[in-house]
Amino acid sequence: MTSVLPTGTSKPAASGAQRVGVLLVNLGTPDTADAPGVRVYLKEFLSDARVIEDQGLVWKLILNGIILRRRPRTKALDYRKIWNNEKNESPLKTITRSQAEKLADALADRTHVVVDWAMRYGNPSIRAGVEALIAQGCDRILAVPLYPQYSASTSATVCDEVFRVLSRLRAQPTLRVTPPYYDDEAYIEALAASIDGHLATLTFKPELIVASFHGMPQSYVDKGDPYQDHCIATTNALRRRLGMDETKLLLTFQSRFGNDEWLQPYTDKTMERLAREGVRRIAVVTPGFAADCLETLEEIAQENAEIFKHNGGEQFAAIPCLNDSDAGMDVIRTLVLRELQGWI
Ligand SMILES: C=CC1=C(C)c2cc3[nH]c(cc4nc(cc5[nH]c(cc1n2)c(C)c5CCC(=O)O)C(CCC(=O)O)=C4C)c(C)c3C=C
Ligand SMILES: [Fe+2]
Ligand SMILES: [Fe+2]
Repeated sequence: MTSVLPTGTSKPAASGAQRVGVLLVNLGTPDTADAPGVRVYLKEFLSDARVIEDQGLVWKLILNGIILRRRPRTKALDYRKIWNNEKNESPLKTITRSQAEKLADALADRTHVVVDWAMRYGNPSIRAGVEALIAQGCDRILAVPLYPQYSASTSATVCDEVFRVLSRLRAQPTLRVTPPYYDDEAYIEALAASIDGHLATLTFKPELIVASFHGMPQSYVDKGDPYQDHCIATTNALRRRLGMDETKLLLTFQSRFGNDEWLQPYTDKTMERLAREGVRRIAVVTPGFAADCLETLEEIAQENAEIFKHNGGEQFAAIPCLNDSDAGMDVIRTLVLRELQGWI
């Protein structure tokens, strides 16, 4: 059996039929919806220099002295509003697991392909995922960061962690990584079908749709992160596909964190402005999230709905993420099969 031991003690991979591993990876989420659970998660997340690039002394003081003392309590309350109590886990975990299970079913006839899933922060960890695949005989691994739009703070840090795990191995598996898929036809088609499908179930006709993406500091984009360009490309492709212009399908950025300037226009300010300008009925879609999570289920569907209504809006619909829907699974399967060419 292939050993997963620190360099110097591992054995070469066993000979014989080797397998191909596919590891779906999403951002991560707390293990428990209480302050201690959220604190552990936030500490790991916000100590990543891909997320907060300046990890200097001032940041460490702010993180340990202020953020990790206050934020876990308030965020735990938010997590409790969306928690999957049946499984006692966050929706991000439930959905990512289901995506992996459905992908495994779709690839069932390729008996040498093994599918697993992991979280960049928290559990199940990337280390556990890679080790489990290797233990099952995988000498080739395809890592699938579940972010349609690339950013260093999401996609790159997944690769960093996978390589960190591999760096401890003498007998490394061969690695591939799926590229960002922000303008992939399968993805745009799935989004369009999902939007059309959900609009058809509403009891009202939205005057416009807001496409809200997770934000990031403007300075990261100024230094070369292509994330904003990818979000714009997705929105433009969706506009073309849905026959909507920029007054009917708006692009905004949510989840501002800290005091720096983040990508604009901000989602919450846009909700306020639209309602004040007389818009009464809107729908919000969140194309940057492969799975529903705190940022969509709480921040959009609850917080931003309230902002819109508080300022005079009347009807607000949050369109679910692609999740493990048939359309969503089409996207993941297409990406994975394309990247596995030559391996299966
Ligand atoms: C989908 C793309 C995401 C990008 C880009 C992103 C950048 C980014 N995020 C933070 C800070 C926080 N994000 C938080 C939650 C969170 N972020 C994403 C995705 C992206 N983040 C998801 C899917 C989630 C939800 C996870 C869940 O448990 O459901 C949080 C935690 C919540 C909170 O305390 O507000 C923080 C903090 C930064 C600083 C950043 C770019 C640099
Ligand atoms: Fe985030
Ligand atoms: Fe948020």
